[in-house]
Amino acid sequence: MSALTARIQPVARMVAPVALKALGVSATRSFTASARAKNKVAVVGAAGGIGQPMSLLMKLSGKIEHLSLFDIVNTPGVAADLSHCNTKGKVSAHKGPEEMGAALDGCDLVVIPAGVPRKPGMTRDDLFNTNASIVKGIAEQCAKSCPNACFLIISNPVNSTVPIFGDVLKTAGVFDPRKLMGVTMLDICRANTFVAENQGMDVDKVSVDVIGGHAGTTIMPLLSQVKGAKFSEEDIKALTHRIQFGGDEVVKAKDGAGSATLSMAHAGAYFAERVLDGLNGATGVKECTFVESSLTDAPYFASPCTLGKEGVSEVHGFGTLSPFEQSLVDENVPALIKMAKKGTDFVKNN
Ligand SMILES: NC(=O)c1ccc[n+]([C@@H]2O[C@H](COP(=O)([O-])OP(=O)(O)OC[C@H]3O[C@@H](n4cnc5c(N)ncnc54)[C@H](O)[C@@H]3O)[C@@H](O)[C@H]2O)c1
Ligand SMILES: O=C(O)C[C@H](O)C(=O)O
Repeated sequence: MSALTARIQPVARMVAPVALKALGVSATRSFTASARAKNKVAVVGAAGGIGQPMSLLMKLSGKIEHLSLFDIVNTPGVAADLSHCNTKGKVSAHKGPEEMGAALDGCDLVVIPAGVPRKPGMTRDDLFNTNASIVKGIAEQCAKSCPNACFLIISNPVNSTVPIFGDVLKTAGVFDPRKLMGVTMLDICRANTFVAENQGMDVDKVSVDVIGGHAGTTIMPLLSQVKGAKFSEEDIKALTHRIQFGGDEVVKAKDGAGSATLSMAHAGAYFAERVLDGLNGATGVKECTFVESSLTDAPYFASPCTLGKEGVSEVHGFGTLSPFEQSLVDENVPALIKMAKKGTDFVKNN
């Protein structure tokens, strides 16, 4: 099975039973390891633009025994609505800071899309002032309620919020580098989509690794390593730029109504499922994610990682880079160091 088919199939499995049901056909689901295991997964920010559709995809998967929805608003309605979907797994609602502990208690996995999104003209770093304290507060509660869970951080700016989360866990003495991951999956989804369009390839057969971080030029697709593709110099420059600034395309098109939510829900639910597969003993689960790393001088860096029973079991290197890709890494590592320091300084000073 190609890497891309392996990536797509779980999502197809999420959607297929629903589509078949709509046609009145009863579907036999084929489950991976995570289907059989007991698990509790929390979504923090569950009532938001990403949180709602991502929770729906997770509920439709039938693979989560207990889906725990937390937000500061509206979770009872979201949970009541989702709980009517006739797929396996219970849904619980938790609203407001006083219910956050119960939402997180006993979780194996916590997925965090809490925080404000961009408007046109903003960078992700412009969200720092608001989202840094939101993420810090969530990390503090996670350290108390579910210190052994895997934490998937979606809230922007990821290049700073992941170091914030990590430093809160370190201060509490519960940091495990294998269990903290910044979600960069949407960059891979975009890269696969744009490369398939450019090359006239079947999108199911395209697999692009994207390394570095999740903001502008720190997003670095390794187009020189894409199997079966032939790019001109112009293609490489244009595609790299489009992948790096794909988020801006959505922010501009939404015209003040927020940033990517539906594609992020797809990317987040898919990545969460891959982490659950690893936790539940599946082998050969490999995805790019933003983790504590010694591959470069940046303390956190996204690269292909194997996902196993304790989270990230191996941080892989990124292979031989083209001169263009090497220049991107050289130029962007200082920016990643700076954004990580901004996060860790915030924890030190607040
Ligand atoms: N990593 C990525 O690739 C990626 C992609 C898209 C968006 N994002 C980021 O995800 C975040 C959420 O985006 P969105 O469009 O869903 O925003 P949104 O405003 O629609 O939803 C955010 C939700 O977070 C909730 N929230 C705020 N403070 C909270 C707290 N302390 N605890 C729990 N919930 C809290 C809000 O009530 C809201 O429901 C933004 O920071 C955005 O930039 C990241
Ligand atoms: O662009 C944004 O602000 C949201 C997200 O990081 C994205 O890449 O779509």
